[in-house]
Amino acid sequence: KSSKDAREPPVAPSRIPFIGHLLGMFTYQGAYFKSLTVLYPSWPIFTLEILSVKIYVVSSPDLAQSLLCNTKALSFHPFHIAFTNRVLGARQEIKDIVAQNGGDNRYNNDLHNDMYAALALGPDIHETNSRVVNSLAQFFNVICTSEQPRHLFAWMKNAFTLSTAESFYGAQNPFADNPDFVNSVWDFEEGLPTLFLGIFPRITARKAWTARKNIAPAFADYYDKGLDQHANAFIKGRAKCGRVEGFTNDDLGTFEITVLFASLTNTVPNAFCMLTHMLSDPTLTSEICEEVQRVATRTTINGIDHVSLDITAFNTKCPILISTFQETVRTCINATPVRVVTEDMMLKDKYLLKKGAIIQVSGGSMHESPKFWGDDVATFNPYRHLKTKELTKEQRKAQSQGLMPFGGGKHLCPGRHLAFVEIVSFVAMFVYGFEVRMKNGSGLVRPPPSKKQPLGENSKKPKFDLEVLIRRKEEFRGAVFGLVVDSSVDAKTVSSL
Ligand code: HEM
Repeated sequence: KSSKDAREPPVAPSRIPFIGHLLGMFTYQGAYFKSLTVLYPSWPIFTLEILSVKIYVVSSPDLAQSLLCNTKALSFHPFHIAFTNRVLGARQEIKDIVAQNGGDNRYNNDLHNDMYAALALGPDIHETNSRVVNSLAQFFNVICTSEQPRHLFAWMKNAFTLSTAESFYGAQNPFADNPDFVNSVWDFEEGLPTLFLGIFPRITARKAWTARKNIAPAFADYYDKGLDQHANAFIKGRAKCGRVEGFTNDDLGTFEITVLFASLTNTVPNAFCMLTHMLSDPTLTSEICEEVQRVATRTTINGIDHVSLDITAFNTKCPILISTFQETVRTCINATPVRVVTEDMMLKDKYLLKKGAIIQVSGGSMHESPKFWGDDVATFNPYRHLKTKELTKEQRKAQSQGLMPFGGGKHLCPGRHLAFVEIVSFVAMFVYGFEVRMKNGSGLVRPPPSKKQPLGENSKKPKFDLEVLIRRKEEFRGAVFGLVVDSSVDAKTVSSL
């Protein structure tokens, strides 16, 4: 019998009592909450009853923001603690530190503050951005004017993983010595839900378990050698917070896989989605190429031709590029931020939310709702977010609230600035300097359909990889590509393209 108070959000019925929604979640995974919001369009929030657990699914941006900003009655800590306990393989003393006081403790709070400061707009992120994009440029610089075959998604995973590792940890990082670790990050992500279940993980989540087992000691060794002196502020801050609590280098190594996992498993699928959509449309490709030309400079230094893109000018000079990025995160991201209700609360004086229930915000329902985006919501429209587009004030407001790729409130993704810079720089450099076609036949690149999105993953991944041929444009033969992060450097360049 339902223990529901009449003031709680309405209950979404299920054909099989008690476990129907659980089966739905297992079957449809990441798409399940969104599919329910389509069935009940007039409910901005509703309840799923699964045995003794209640889940409140939220599809209204207004209610979602209000909930995600409420740190008094809602908490993310239980998930953070469960993650540390079940997924990372940390020793008991470390689990206890993370779980102390229900998660509201010095370690978690310092880590949170330090991480947000290091990744916020300012000098620290500026340095990280500069390191990562120039490392990404090296993957372009080895491409010559004759066609080279690549599996596009795999190539991008490799480029982004190694560049991020170098930018975060310095040139002497464990990934530089063990290129196999690139796959480990993705194996870890794939096996994460099974690791989370904790049932004989060594067997049931073999690849993820092995990935974790291999990466942790390599990072312990990195800390033993003091190589973290070359790390960025984000990594240094994390290590400092751990050491204050007595973490050893082995303990620090245990946590490191989460850094790369958090920073890559969304960035790469979004970069791939943006790039393939752009390449599938020759008009769009040439429009963006023209925009990128406005931020490009070409100089000769010691007889070497340098082409650099000023990424700080993307926002002002490349409106279609930026709009395409926004359309990418709208269509590629179906995030479901999750919280636990820690005390009974009234939401907007209307809905009673009971202690112990789980909140599940359905980002996908907002991103895919015709209410916010119009009848062409299912189409990838790169011009949709142009500021010049005629929209009423209400439509503009609804769209800005309905775009929630990075969550919200206290846990709003701290890596969103970095993700933007990485994705847009990569795509801009690609379409500006290089040409690509499918390996079989001369057809245009077509974005592959998405594979089923596992529950808990934020970004949709391609169902299959694309075999392509990439070559450098003839006009850039022999040139070295780079990215300028600070526009003042631009003043030193000699000639404009
Ligand atoms: C397109 C790329 C990305 C997407 C779509 C994305 C999405 C998200 C989302 C939805 C959340 C949860 C927010 C919430 O619960 O309210 C999150 C949290 C987080 N993200 Fe990202 N993210 C991206 C890139 C990055 C990058 C590059 C980093 C690099 C450091 C990063 C680090 C984190 C961390 C550490 C958290 C947890 C924050 C906390 O616990 O308070 N993310 N991200």
